[in-house]
Amino acid sequence: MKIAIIGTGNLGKSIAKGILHSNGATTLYLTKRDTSELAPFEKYGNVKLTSDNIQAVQESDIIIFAVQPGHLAKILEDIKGSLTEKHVLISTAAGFPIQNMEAIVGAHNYILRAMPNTAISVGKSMTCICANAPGQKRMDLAQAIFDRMGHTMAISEELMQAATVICASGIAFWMRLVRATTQGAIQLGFDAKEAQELAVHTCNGAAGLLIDSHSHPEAEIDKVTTPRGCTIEGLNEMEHQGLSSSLIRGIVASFEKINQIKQM
Ligand SMILES: NC(=O)C1=CN([C@@H]2O[C@H](COP(=O)(O)OP(=O)(O)OC[C@H]3O[C@@H](n4cnc5c(N)ncnc54)[C@H](OP(=O)(O)O)[C@@H]3O)[C@@H](O)[C@H]2O)C=CC1
Ligand SMILES: O=C(O)[C@@H]1CCC=N1
Repeated sequence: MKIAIIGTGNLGKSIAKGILHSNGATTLYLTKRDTSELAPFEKYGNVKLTSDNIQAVQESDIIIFAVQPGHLAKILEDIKGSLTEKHVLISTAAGFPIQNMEAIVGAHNYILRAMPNTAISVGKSMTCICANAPGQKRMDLAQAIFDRMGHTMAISEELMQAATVICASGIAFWMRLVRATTQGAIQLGFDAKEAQELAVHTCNGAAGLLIDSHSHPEAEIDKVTTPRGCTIEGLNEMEHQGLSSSLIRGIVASFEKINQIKQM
């Protein structure tokens, strides 16, 4: 599979690492106007670095656009003359609707949007995907690509903004929870390295319990809350201080912001 990543910045590099980690491409083109910071990828025999988006498109089948939304329209204008019926276009640009892409390159193209997160670099992304009408025929292909780098969910485009908040911004939200837990552990006596190790693996275990058993968080909470014990004491204090409420309010604030900045 010949894949091009147009715009290899934070997310593009994470996707590139994920693809290389999963042996998911025969040839991987990485584009950027200034390719100098992509030098670490030169060691891979199947990776080609270029600032020529048109060359990357012509020599690839799957084109993943990972540029800022404000750059996407111009890039689509530049490459549209090089598109053929083999090409599958997958945009990660937050808030850039499929109909805007169709208006530039034509609605007959296979056009999909994917919303991964930076955990794609370690094969653990939660990636939501939607497609235009022709692109539905390439949904299985897109899911197969992203399934190799984590978990995927096909959604309707109207939910892409919400998916961006929960999954892409969500990495930052979870990092802050892990950091806070680490700070608590340091206060209780662990050194910083130990504290982070405890926080990260407990977080991983909590997610693993839900993923493997498909149980509800409250069912798992019930198993560790001894009546009059320390867990319920801590949980109730967290809720008195607004833990759930602040998380929900933060998610809604993030969603309101993304709806203000979307390119519709
Ligand atoms: N960061 C995240 O976790 C997520 C981001 N997204 C979305 O992905 C997109 C990229 O985000 P992010 O990686 O953070 O952004 P970055 O700014 O880090 O990366 C974008 C890259 O595009 C390159 N670029 C700009 N213009 C061109 C061009 N004409 N041709 C080729 N490359 C170009 C830039 O490099 P140069 O200037 O050298 O060309 C830059 O490195 C955004 O649309 C964002 O909404 C989606 C999900 C998660
Ligand atoms: O913060 C942002 O606006 C972008 C979109 C999702 C992740 N980063």
